[in-house]
Amino acid sequence: MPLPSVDIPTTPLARPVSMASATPISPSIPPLATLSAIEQSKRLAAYTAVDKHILPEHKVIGIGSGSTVPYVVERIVSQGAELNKDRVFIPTGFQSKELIVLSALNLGDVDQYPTIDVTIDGADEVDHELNCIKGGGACHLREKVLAEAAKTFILVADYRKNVKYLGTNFTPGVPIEVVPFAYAKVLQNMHHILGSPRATLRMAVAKAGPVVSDNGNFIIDAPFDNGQMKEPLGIMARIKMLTGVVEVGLFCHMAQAAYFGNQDGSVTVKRKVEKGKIEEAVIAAGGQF
Ligand SMILES: O=C(CO)[C@H](O)[C@H](O)COP(=O)(O)O
Repeated sequence: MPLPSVDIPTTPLARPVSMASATPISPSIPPLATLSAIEQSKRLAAYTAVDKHILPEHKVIGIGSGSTVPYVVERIVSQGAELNKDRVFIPTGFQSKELIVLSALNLGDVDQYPTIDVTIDGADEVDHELNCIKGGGACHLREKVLAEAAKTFILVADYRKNVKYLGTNFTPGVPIEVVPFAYAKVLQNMHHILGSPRATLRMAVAKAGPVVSDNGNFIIDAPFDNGQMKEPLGIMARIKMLTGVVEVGLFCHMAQAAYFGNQDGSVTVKRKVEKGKIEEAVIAAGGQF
């Protein structure tokens, strides 16, 4: 089915205001003309994915985490209050919950809505089979629950995330959420059993001590060599078997499509077609698929 062309406005979209504080949505989103090339690529990917996948009949929508997702929400808001008033939006963590609330969209949770029509999320890297690394923002437990709950799971990212094999540009490694008291044991397992000798506990930047996830857990980042990353499903399964691991930031065979904004204004689309085959195509700048 042809993808629609994407009309990227050159002036800021009308911004909805918070019900509580009249704070503009994502005050960090400037007009397109002032966005860096990377930010323009993220916005292009997000807008294209929303136009293609968030349709009037979709009423329960999962909203992922990261710096690309505010553009997803911005585009959904631009579909209008009439459409959005009957929808409920499910967040993957604190950041997306704030985005939903500040955009005056209806907030729900996955325990109320265990079946989601469409979830759109960012990714740290996506390979040629639509496997991805997630968890750069330490949200991958909830992100995976919302990906699994969704009838359709869609990824959005800039061109740097589009790779053949995971670990090409994203080098910190596979994010692993662990219960705090088990972190030293899991680190030891990663070093000596799982083949990731450089695995480390993720430390906070503006706080002493480790990063603590929205679920109160720690994060281990485990780099693997290129050969190992050719089989992400196997790595994911082996890590997940370790006692103390809550979730692994490898999402294997979960996404139906990934949209990558390119520097020249085109969008690369990888999508699952029949029998799990992945097809890659490019939507020309301002053009048709
Ligand atoms: O997995 C994630 C958070 O846990 C993010 O989706 C991922 O880190 C991508 O973020 P960005 O859009 O900022 O590149």
